[in-house]
Amino acid sequence: MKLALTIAGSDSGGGAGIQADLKTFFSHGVYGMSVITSVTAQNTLGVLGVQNISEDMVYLQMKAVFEDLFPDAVKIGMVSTKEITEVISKGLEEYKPGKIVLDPVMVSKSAHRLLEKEAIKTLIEKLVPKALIITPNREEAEVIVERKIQNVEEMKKAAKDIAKLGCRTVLIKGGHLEGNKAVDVLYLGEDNYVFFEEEKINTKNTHGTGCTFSAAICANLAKGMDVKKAVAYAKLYITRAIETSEDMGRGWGPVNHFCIGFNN
Ligand SMILES: Nc1ncnc2c1ncn2[C@@H]1O[C@H](COP(=O)(O)OP(=O)(O)OP(=O)(O)O)[C@@H](O)[C@H]1O
Ligand SMILES: Cc1ncc(COP(=O)(O)O)c(N)n1
Repeated sequence: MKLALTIAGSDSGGGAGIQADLKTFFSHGVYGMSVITSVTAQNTLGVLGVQNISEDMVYLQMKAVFEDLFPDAVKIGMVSTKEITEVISKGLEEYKPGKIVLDPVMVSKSAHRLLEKEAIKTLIEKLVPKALIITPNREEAEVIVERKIQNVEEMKKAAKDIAKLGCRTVLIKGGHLEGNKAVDVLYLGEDNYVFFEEEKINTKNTHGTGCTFSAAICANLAKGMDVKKAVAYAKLYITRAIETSEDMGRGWGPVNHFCIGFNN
C-alpha cells in the first residue's frame, strides 16, 4: 500500500481541508495520514472560527509521521500563518519527501481568509520551490504573480512565471473563470502545456473542490504516476465527484467521494 500525507487545516463540516483529503486518499486506495495546521469551526455556510495549532505541535506531527511512516507523496493545503509555513518548510528540509503537491489555499469559498497576508511571501519563498506541482486557482495565481488573469492566454503566462519561482510544474485552475467551460492549464516546463476542459456543472456543491483535486493528484503521484497522468486522472475524479454530489447543508455543499469506487 502506498502512503500519502496531507498537511492542512481541519474543516469540522467535513467538506474541505484534512477531511476532504483523507476521504480522497481512501477512495484512491492510498493510506492517508495528516499533519493538522489549524482547526476551523466550519460548515457549508461559512467559517465561525479558526484556532491555529502551535508550531511545535505541527513540527512534532511531521516528525511522528516522517520517522515511522514515510509518505510516498505529500500534499500541503491551508498553512494559516507565516510561523506555521516556516516550520513546515523546516520539516520538509529535514525529511525531504520526494513529491510535494502545494495547494496555496488563501480564502475559503465562503470568503473567509485562511492564510494571513503576511504569510504569502513566506509561502512563495519557502514552499513553492519545494513543490513538484503547485495548484492555485485563478485568484491565488493572481496574488502570486501580482496581476489580473482573465483568460487562458493569461493563465498560460502566469503558469510560466510561477514556475520561475522554483516549482517544477504548475496547474492553474479555471473553475472561477467567466463562461460555461472550466479550463485548467497545466504547465510542464519549456513550452509544454496541457489543457483540461470540462463543461461547468451548474451546482452549489463545490466546497472543497480544490482540496479534493490536489489530494487526488497527491494520491496518484504516491501510486507512481507522472504529473501529467496524475492530474488527468485527478481531473476525472473531481469532475465526477462534483457531478454526483448530493445537496447537504444550506450553503456550498461537499462533493461526492464515492463517485468512482475503490482504487480509482
Ligand atoms: N462548477 C464546476 N464544474 C466543473 N468543474 C469545476 C467546477 N468548479 C470547479 N471545477 C473544477 O474543480 C477543480 C477545482 O477547482 P477550483 O477552481 O474550484 O479550485 P479552488 O478554488 O482551489 O477550490 P477550493 O475553493 O475548494 O479551494 C478544477 O479542476 C476546476 O476546473
Ligand atoms: C480547512 C480548509 N481548507 C481549505 C478550504 C478551502 O476550500 P473552499 O475554498 O472550498 O472553502 C477550507 N474552506 N477549509
